Amino acid sequence: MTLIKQSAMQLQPETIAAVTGPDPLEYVTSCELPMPWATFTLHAFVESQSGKEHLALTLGDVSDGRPVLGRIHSECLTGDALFSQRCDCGAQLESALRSIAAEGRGVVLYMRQEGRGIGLINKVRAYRLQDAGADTVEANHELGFQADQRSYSHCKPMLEKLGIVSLRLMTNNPRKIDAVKQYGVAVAERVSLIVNRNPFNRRYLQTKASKLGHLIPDEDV
Ligand SMILES: Nc1nc2c(ncn2[C@@H]2O[C@H](COP(=O)(O)OP(=O)(O)OP(=O)(O)O)[C@@H](O)[C@H]2O)c(=O)[nH]1
Ligand SMILES: [Zn+2]
Repeated sequence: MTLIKQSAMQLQPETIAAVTGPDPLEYVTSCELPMPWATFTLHAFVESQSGKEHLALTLGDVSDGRPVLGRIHSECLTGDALFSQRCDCGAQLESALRSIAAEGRGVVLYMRQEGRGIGLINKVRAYRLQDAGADTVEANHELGFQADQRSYSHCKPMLEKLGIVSLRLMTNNPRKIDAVKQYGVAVAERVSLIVNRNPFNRRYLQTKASKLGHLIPDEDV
């Protein structure tokens, strides 16, 4: 395994008010983050009013104007940190980081919108309803939420702060591409990110494809 080590990107703390509207986003600081595949730079952002914290991981020179291999990842504590097999999030995150390390250049925005925006506790409630037979969309509706409550309004200012002009976005979700484009993020290309089909997430992947429009070929669910 080649461990890529690059010097951390140096950026100044800044409140990025103009582009984010009522809840300005602050760029706080950065540090090196050695990971199994490369040493990334970890950038810390915070929403001024809500206090919600978001992260970005960069590798290499992402501010040279060329499209950057990138992932806009929504927090999934159960999948990203606890190895849950109910979804594909943890495997997608790892795969994205590996691909970026292989290219020596890229970005992950780690957005703290757990449970497609309903929060961790409500996601556990939704999982319980799924244990009783609901699918992921029905469970959200039963709890009084929309199927997907995420907002991508902070992505553009985060990318701008990092000097990133456009993305080669790793995702299977066309609605995510439309949503980030609405906020001015340029997506030069979609890069498919299909990983970790298993008996526990089969129905989740099927529902994502049939009800949420994800581009997952039949043979992968
Ligand atoms: N409410 C709810 N959220 C879930 C469930 N399973 C995963 N999530 C959350 O869904 C988010 C990930 O969304 P996905 O729809 O899996 O994928 P995506 O980010 O839209 O699309 P990709 O870019 O292709 O990964 C994370 O915030 C997870 O915590 C579930 O059953 N219910
Ligand atoms: Zn997940």
